[in-house]
Amino acid sequence: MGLSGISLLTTTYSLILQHQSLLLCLRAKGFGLDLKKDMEGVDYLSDERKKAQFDVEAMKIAWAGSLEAFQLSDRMAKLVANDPAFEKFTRPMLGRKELIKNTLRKAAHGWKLIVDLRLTEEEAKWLRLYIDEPAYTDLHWGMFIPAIEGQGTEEQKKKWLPLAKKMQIIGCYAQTELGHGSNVQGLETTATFDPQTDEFIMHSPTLTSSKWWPGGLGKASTHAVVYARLIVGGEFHGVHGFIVQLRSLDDHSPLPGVTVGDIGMKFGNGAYNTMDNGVLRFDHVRIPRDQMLMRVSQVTREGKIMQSDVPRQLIYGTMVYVRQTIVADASKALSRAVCIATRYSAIRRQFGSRNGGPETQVIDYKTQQSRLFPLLASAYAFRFVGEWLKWLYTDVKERLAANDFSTLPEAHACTAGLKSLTTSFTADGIEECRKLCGGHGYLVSSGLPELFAVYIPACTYEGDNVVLLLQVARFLVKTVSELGYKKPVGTTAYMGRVASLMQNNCAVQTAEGWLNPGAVVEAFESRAARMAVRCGQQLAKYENPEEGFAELSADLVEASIAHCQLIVVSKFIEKLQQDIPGKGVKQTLEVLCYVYALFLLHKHQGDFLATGYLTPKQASLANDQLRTLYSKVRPNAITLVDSFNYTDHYLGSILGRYDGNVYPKLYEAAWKDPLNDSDVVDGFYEYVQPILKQKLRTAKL
Ligand SMILES: CCCCCCCC/C=C\CCCCCCCCCC(=O)SCCNC(=O)CCNC(=O)[C@H](O)C(C)(C)COP(=O)(O)OP(=O)(O)OC[C@H]1O[C@@H](n2cnc3c(N)ncnc32)[C@H](O)[C@@H]1OP(=O)(O)O
Ligand SMILES: Cc1cc2nc3c(=O)[nH]c(=O)nc-3n(C[C@H](O)[C@H](O)[C@H](O)COP(=O)(O)OP(=O)(O)OC[C@H]3O[C@@H](n4cnc5c(N)ncnc54)[C@H](O)[C@@H]3O)c2cc1C
Repeated sequence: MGLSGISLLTTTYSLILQHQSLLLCLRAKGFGLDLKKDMEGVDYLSDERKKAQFDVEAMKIAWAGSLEAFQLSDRMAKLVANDPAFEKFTRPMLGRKELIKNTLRKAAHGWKLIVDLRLTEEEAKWLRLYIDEPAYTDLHWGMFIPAIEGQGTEEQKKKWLPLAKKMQIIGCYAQTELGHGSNVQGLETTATFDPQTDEFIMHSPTLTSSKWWPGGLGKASTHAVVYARLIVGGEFHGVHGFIVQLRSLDDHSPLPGVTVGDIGMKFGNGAYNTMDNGVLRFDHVRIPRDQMLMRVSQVTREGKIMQSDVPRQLIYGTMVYVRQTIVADASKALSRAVCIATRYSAIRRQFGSRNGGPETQVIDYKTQQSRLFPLLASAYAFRFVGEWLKWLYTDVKERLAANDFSTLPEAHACTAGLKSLTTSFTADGIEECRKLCGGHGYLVSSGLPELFAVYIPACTYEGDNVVLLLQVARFLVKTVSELGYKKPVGTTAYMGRVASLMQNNCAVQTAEGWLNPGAVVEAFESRAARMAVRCGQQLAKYENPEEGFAELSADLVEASIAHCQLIVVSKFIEKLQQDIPGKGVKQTLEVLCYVYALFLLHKHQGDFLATGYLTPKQASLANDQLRTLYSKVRPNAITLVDSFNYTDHYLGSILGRYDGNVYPKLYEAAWKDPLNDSDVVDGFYEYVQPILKQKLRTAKL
């Protein structure tokens, strides 16, 4: 290395020393330099932590939901973090086969822990979360078992659930096909009843009927809940779920008539490629009649279709359950990205140095705050709306068990809408966190590229986000059209006050006036009601409602977003009306709640202005208040992300390390890259040296 290289390095290191004054001796491998090494065990963020204006331990409990939930999650996080079998830093460098084998190994080790330590289902769920590697087990526990629980008869549950829960069979959820995903009624796989043998014949009549995408199907599953067109007596009777064995329980080979495999590599390194999303075709595969999930409809021995008093929509019930869990996961993924970006923003310094003093921490730039703090506030908002949605789902489940189906449409609209809202925002938020970390955010060791790659399909799976918002729109349009004779309840109760929401305008006169939950909720209610009513009025102009719906669908999607944002804002405010113990905890959450609401109001001010609820002056006052709120978040930023209680293992990020010891660890990690195993790159003699040594014939070059 030449002198200029060495002086560049020395300058870099003097900068590091300037930023983190406790570096003592770093060995620069490959450069023959003996540089100073950092002091392990030093907390570079301790000054930040001293600024906290609230009780961090109490905030951890508020985030977890209860002391018991906190302790359980903390125990599982540490169990995983302290077990070398769950190492994950090499994951992005593994080839596909190694990657899948590694995932199978981790899943087996996880299962061994679950059995040996006799973990409860709740503990096992957290254990899988902290193992932090998408695997067939997600679909087995997250969809296969819930599908049987929700759509199976008591007899079917008795037969299949013990096998599945002991993992004596492995299942997946095979709904989507090559040709159809969103349009479930358009699925082509057939299940034809044969009264001679009392069996269903599962068949894939076309290429496009091949099942395509189911997670765990490609290589792991022995069974699947397969969604297919029920054909009895030559007639189509809707799409239903069937339990089908795919592979031998002895040697795992596909059963006769079953063609099954993996669909190939997906976006990103490591990331979702640990999952064996699969393709499946049936060639007249026979299954016993009692393997059709029969809670909704039954096929008798004689080939008669019997409808129970359960609505047909219950066939979609597993999706309601999973969408609810996806909302909870959104807060986890967003909080994780925000934790990384916040800690790094406090470590990173750029510009502003005077007289050789330290430069400005980038977290102190107002632009950084205006991008980062709304994401932090959203992580908390999604956490609380997720908690509420879990309650709503549990309530619906209990009602369904008692044959009360009245709240199913609202549960469907809420889970579909909030799944869409939270996953779209989180996917964008993770990418924003990468940008907030500047160049280093693009390194795999920042943890952000893999998190992004794993997360973005959440905008598509379990229902494309636009398709789901259109479902919310149908629910809203129906609610508006029934206003004259039916009192709206639940999350649409505000529509009952539609006359005043259409007439009254915002009364806020000062920036402080926005620090009022009533004013905030009314603003969001008025915007949502006015947008829904406007869509209803527009739709009424069309003779054919379906044609009108299609024509206005972009506006309908915006009205749905307004309705869903209202739900998140009001559930955050409702949460703050509860008792939240701990010094300063409630006050700090109040600040975040206002940040969330006023950030949305600022971002969507076009809606609030166009519907005539706000004046430009009032919108501008909201923005003034937002700036003040950012200053209130600033001293608490690091401890607010500490309150997520994430281990360094789970975060998987050098930039987000708890101790903030970023630069030495980034430097160290670079040297662990296999490319740095040798000084001279493999291929040099074949491909580089000949160029260097070439004798040029054209003098001009
Ligand atoms: C750094 C590394 C980090 C690692 C991190 C690791 C952590 C782990 C990470 C990830 C693991 C996560 C695991 C997640 C796994 C992914 C799982 C994905 C699984 C899937 O995708 S399964 C397939 C899902 N498919 C869909 O969602 C299809 C979407 N389509 C539909 O839902 C419907 O078909 C439709 C609603 C769009 C259909 O519309 P339409 O044709 O109009 O519908 P109809 O059939 O006619 O029925 C309309 C009628 O039914 C009502 N309704 C519709 N859906 C439901 C429902 N779900 N529940 C109740 N009711 C419903 C609808 O309102 C209509 O009612 P009405 O007639 O108006 O009264
Ligand atoms: C990582 C991953 C895992 C998955 N896991 C599973 C699994 O385990 N089991 C399973 O069965 N499936 C699974 N899926 C499939 C998934 O559920 C579907 O991909 C999803 O439901 C979207 O359907 P689609 O692919 O048909 O999209 P399409 O419907 O083809 O969407 C394409 C575009 O068309 C638009 N569009 C479609 N319909 C309308 C409409 N009516 N109005 C306006 N716009 C519309 C969409 O907004 C989108 O922009 C998985 C998918 C992924 C990516």
